[in-house]
Amino acid sequence: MRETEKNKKKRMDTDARSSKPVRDGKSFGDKSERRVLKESKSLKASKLLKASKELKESKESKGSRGSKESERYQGYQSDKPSKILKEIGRDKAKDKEKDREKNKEKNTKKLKKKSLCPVSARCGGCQYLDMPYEEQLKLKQAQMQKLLGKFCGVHPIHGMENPFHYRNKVHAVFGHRKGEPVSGVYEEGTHNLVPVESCLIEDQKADEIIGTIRGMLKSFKIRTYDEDTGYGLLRHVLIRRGFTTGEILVVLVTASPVFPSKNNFVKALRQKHPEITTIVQNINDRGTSMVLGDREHVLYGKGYIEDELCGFRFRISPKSFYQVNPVQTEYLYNKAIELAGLTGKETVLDAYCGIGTIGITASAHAGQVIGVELNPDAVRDAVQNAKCNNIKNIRFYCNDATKFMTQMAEAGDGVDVVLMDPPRSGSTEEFIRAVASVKAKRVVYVSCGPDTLARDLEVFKKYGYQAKSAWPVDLFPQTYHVETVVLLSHKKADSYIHIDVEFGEGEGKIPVDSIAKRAEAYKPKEKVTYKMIKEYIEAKYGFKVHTAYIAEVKRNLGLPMYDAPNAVEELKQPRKHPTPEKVEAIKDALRYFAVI
Ligand SMILES: C[S@@+](CC[C@H](N)C(=O)[O-])C[C@H]1O[C@@H](n2cnc3c(N)ncnc32)[C@H](O)[C@@H]1O
Repeated sequence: MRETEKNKKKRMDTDARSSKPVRDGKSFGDKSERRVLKESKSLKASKLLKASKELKESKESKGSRGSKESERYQGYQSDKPSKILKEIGRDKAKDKEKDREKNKEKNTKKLKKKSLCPVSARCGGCQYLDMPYEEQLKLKQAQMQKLLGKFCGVHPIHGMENPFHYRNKVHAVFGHRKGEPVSGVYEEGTHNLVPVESCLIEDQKADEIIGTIRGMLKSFKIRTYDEDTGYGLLRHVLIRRGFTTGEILVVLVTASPVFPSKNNFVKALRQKHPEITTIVQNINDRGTSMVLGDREHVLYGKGYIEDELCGFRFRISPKSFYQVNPVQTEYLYNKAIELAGLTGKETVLDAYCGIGTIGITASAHAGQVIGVELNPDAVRDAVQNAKCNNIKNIRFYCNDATKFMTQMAEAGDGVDVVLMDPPRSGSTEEFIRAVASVKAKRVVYVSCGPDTLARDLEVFKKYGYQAKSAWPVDLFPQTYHVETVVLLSHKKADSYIHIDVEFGEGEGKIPVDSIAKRAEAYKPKEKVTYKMIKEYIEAKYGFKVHTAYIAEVKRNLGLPMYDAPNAVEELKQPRKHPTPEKVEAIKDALRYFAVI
């Protein structure tokens, strides 16, 4: 009967167990063979058979209880493995490697499963993406409490109903990989391009258009720009969508103004996406990390989009700032205007005004509004926005906010309320000092940088402004960023005494005719100087009196004396005293000036 592989193995097991070299009183063969057998489970049967045979032979020929050979055998195991053992070792290592790979795969799968976005870790833009939204809000609330709680009460953060796909502005970097065009974002802190097909916080239509552009590049022979070599044309694509109007702006950022077959490209893109309302070519030939360059050509449409916010219509050019989350922005602006407490009479300054969104929204509640903004494109938009919304009580200035405010303070101009919305880097101490100089009663500070906000609140405190309340708004769900609006007002007197006074005749009333007399009595007295006394005496008596004589008379009369800055401890000559005539003249002068 043919011996089966199973039987062979069984027999071999028994064989191996029958010869047990003993080391240190322990059954040596037991352990090592079991280990070999355990390891062999994964080996093919033939290899296993060969291995066990050789092991058995080696033990049978050399092994005896406590012999040197057994020690040598032991040595074989650790230092000099036989060919077969080497093989076993290799297989074992391979198995281990396989296990490791499997575990790695499992873990990666687990990680991938955990994150809602496949590129979340490399992109780094959505730090809180895999946290339930309620948790995100709690965390942000706690952060704001920690930062701003020492200045004022912090209201509960205003979250979003649907915290996904809220971004109306999408920016994609273009590059290539293995000859294929790719688009996405730079890996956090690097210039390594992470391909992105779609993003959970970006507008989906914008992502779709970016995908279409990427797909068109090859057929139009448009090469993406290579940062290292400087070759290629397309660097970035920027898309802006008016969520209310539906208008879409596509900005193609190119490294050179020469854009071959641009008309056909634009035509083809519009055919695929008739919803695009305008296309602009922006030329950025600089080696900086700035996305947009200075030059622009409108390839199709009006070159900007319009959107509606808080009941007003706003035009937005490619380089102008516009809040990325319009749903939350409406709440933010309405809160800012509510906190400003406008009655319709105030002069309001909208500092860092962008395209004039906050100022225009406030204009209906104010006497007049002055907007100041550094970016000329945004100021142009702001002026047009005021015209298009038929706002007559607003003016815009293109200037640095600090310079403008300082000039206002120097000119003695007054402002009742300051609305300020600086970039993430915050404002300046000079600006805040000037706010105090123009005697602004209230300041409404809108900020997307909580740290710089806290820093500026400290400076405001120094200039007499007290933070009254803080209102965090979640403008950037899935990320760690928070927008906040804070109301500050100029400190008033610490306390007041309320006194009711009744004038007229009768008990407890103050007679009207005595008021003038009393007022005279309360009038602060003119300061009587030694010079005045001397001049009086010289004019009336015809002689001069020394300052020391006047001081002596005053001292003798018990009148208050002040430190004499030129007094010396030791006099060079013995002190002289005034004659009785001079003493009388001095007393007369003191009476005349109502000192006595
Ligand atoms: C956060 S945005 C706010 C814009 C506007 N308030 C809004 O809500 O749309 C900050 C604005 O400040 C402008 N800016 C930056 N530095 C400035 C400065 N030194 N002086 C004036 N404006 C500045 C930027 O161009 C940008 O438009």
